[in-house]
Amino acid sequence: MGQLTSNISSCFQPEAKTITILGGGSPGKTTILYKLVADGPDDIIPTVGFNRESLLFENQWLHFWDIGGGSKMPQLWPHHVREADGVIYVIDCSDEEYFEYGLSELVQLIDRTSDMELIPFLIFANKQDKPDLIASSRINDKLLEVKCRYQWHLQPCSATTGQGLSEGIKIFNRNDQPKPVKIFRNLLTFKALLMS
Ligand SMILES: Nc1nc2c(ncn2[C@@H]2O[C@H](COP(=O)(O)OP(=O)(O)OP(=O)(O)O)[C@@H](O)[C@H]2O)c(=O)[nH]1
Ligand SMILES: [Mg+2]
Repeated sequence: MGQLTSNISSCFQPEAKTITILGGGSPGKTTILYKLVADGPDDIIPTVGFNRESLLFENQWLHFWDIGGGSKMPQLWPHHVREADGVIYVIDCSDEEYFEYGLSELVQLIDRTSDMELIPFLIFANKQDKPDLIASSRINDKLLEVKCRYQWHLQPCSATTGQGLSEGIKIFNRNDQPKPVKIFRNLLTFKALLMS
């Protein structure tokens, strides 16, 4: 009976979410990931391929896919967005050249995913611990200019200190209304459990 009760309650819990982490020009994706899941470490090297880590955050599992950089990778980003329940896009706000590069790749990503379902979209304006920062409001201005469809959330942060990281990923738990298809699937599972 205890097993049945726990199976039934698991049918109605929010499902784990898959979050893809993108951003060109080494803006700090992996540093953010490991600050979130392990409070470090410091010896992070450029990512070849991807890193996959999970975090139980406010009672919900978030499965992160950190996609390594490289000039060819942005073409593959739409594929990763299609597979995800949410996106983290990281921009380096400490360097004008990297900032512009990251922003232009973001605009292209928005364009390339114009036919896709809208999912929560978090933008981390990273490296806020460094001097001579670029105003992150320039990201908002650009997204308004290109009429971005996503309801993005812009969060200044520092992967080094951890400032802003938890505040940012809260958006993946917010308004967590199950989609109709998920409710239907849960009801089918519930019925199967009752009949077993
Ligand atoms: N000062 C400072 N440095 C940072 C911050 N985040 C990342 N870095 C540094 O930026 C460099 C690149 O960080 P990574 O996490 O490897 O960047 P990435 O986006 O994963 O890069 P790829 O794997 O090459 O795509 C490293 O030297 C980090 O230590 C930050 O918030 N502040
Ligand atoms: Mg990396």
